[in-house]
Amino acid sequence: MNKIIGFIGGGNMASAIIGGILQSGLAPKEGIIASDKLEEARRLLQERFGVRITEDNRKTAETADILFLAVKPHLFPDVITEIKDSIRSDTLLVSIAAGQSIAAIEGRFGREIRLVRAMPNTPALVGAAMSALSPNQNVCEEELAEVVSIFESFGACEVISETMMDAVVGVSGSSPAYVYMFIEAMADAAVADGMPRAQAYKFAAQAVLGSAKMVLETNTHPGALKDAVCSPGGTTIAAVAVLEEQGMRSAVIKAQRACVEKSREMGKENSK
Ligand SMILES: NC(=O)C1=CN([C@@H]2O[C@H](COP(=O)(O)OP(=O)(O)OC[C@H]3O[C@@H](n4cnc5c(N)ncnc54)[C@H](OP(=O)(O)O)[C@@H]3O)[C@@H](O)[C@H]2O)C=CC1
Ligand SMILES: O=C(O)[C@@H]1CCC=N1
Repeated sequence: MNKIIGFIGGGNMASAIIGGILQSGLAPKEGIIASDKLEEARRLLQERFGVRITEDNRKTAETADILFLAVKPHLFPDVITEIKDSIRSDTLLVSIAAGQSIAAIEGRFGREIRLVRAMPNTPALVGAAMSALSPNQNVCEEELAEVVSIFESFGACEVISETMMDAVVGVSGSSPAYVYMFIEAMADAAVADGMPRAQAYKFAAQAVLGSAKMVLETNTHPGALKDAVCSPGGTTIAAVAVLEEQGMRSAVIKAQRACVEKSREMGKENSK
């Protein structure tokens, strides 16, 4: 891609996307510019990826053909006020913020903008993100295809209705955190049984990776895959019985619905 990709905010999610783009070879490091108010964040981006960095959000906004808005949602009003006169009419904006609707962002710019609302996740860093995209009415098919190609450079990506965005935050934007907790818990149990910690993380994480690949690649229902692990009278069904008794499924469903509810609340708050 020979367009300049800019990032306003160079924290966890922007770093994961930048790392993913560079690793895929979609854009060279000279084709990426990022601004962050935090000196430490700029230093990390420079050291890890060698991309162009600046403290000046306006410079990033002026330079970028495709501009990612990657600051925390509550900073959108200030940041948009700062950059709105620096973008060009053909700058393609990509917001990755939770709870910032297309209408709220358009309202803050106060004029016609080309905008894609996106929800990626941090596995972008290793080329394994799941991202969702919703364009506004000013984004043409060619521009959307360009944004899809960026997100596909670091994982899977689907274009969805914006009404599904809160559900996406719960099921893929935030869910890596729940999965890491599951991996930590399995590793802790293995450590309790005497396994060295580093080895325990490897075994637990590889089991999660392999199980996810089975769901994605065999087209078999997760329940059937679970049943295939449970030998009659065996070890697995003993564990499954405890997970059911402890309410694992309902804990996950409740947690994810709290996440979605928070995303909706943030959306209401940000539309004021
Ligand atoms: N983390 C994730 O897994 C995901 C995050 N997102 C979205 O990505 C966005 C960023 O989240 P995340 O990367 O986790 O947050 P981070 O806090 O890691 O990154 C945001 C960065 O922006 C900096 N910053 C603060 N104010 C400004 C400013 N005025 N101009 C430029 N930079 C500024 C922050 O500095 P300081 O720390 O000093 O405030 C920080 O370094 C959020 O909107 C979030 O909803 C979406 C999907 C997944
Ligand atoms: O926790 C958050 O608000 C962000 C949005 C999705 C993942 N992290």
